[in-house]
Amino acid sequence: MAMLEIVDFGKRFTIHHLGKTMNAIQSINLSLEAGEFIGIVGKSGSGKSTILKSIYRTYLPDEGKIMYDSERFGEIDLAQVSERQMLYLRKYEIGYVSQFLSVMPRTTCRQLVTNALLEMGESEAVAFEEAEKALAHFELDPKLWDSYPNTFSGGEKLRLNIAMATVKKPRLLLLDEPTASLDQQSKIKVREIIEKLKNQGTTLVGIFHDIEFMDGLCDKVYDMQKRQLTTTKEVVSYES
Ligand SMILES: Nc1ncnc2c1ncn2[C@@H]1O[C@H](COP(=O)(O)OP(=O)(O)OP(=O)(O)O)[C@@H](O)[C@H]1O
Repeated sequence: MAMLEIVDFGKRFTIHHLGKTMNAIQSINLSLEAGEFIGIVGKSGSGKSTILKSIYRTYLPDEGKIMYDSERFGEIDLAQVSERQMLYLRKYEIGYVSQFLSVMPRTTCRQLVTNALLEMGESEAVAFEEAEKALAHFELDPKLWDSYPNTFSGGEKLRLNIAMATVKKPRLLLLDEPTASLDQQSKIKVREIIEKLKNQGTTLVGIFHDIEFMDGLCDKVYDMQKRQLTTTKEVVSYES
């Protein structure tokens, strides 16, 4: 089977204070083979993040299936798996990067990246070394390594977020605008890591506002308006 197959997916939200239920998205069908990178494009509010959050099960899907080919559990529907299975998948198989850093308080930047590796079963020596390599790659100033990230700038938080997710070399990586507040140099660093992971077989789904960043990186682009797969070239000409 495909690594990920989204079938007739839909999500509603209940706005309690208005006593209303609203359809966020409906009728999403999307399939990715192992090692593929699909970018999602569409206007603001079209439901791009909702798709990623539903794959990661931050949101529970209301309609359809999200079939994932797990190394540990085989073919499973992420809309149906238990919380326990989902915790396992988040730890070992599925990574998620958003613009927002949400981490354990009073944990240093270095500890956060090291812990990501330790919880996957790496030895302390390897975890420590790989964590330093990742922090250096994303050009986080060594002076920050032993500080708490609550005082980091937006771009520093984002680079730490990406380091924590990518150091684990997940099978499936979900990227929700991982380059949003980054300068060109940092964007290139993110691109290098994505290329490296892709070469190592990671399957990726990403949202980027910067379509040029996706060109040559994504294998296909899912267009929320057309509800179909297309190429970055077509999207660039369609947007301009
Ligand atoms: N937790 C939530 N509660 C209520 N409504 C929500 C929630 N999350 C998303 N929505 C709504 O679902 C719709 C899709 O939101 P989503 O964040 O997925 O869009 P998006 O395409 O990622 O937008 P953007 O490009 O602006 O980030 C929006 O109308 C949004 O208001």
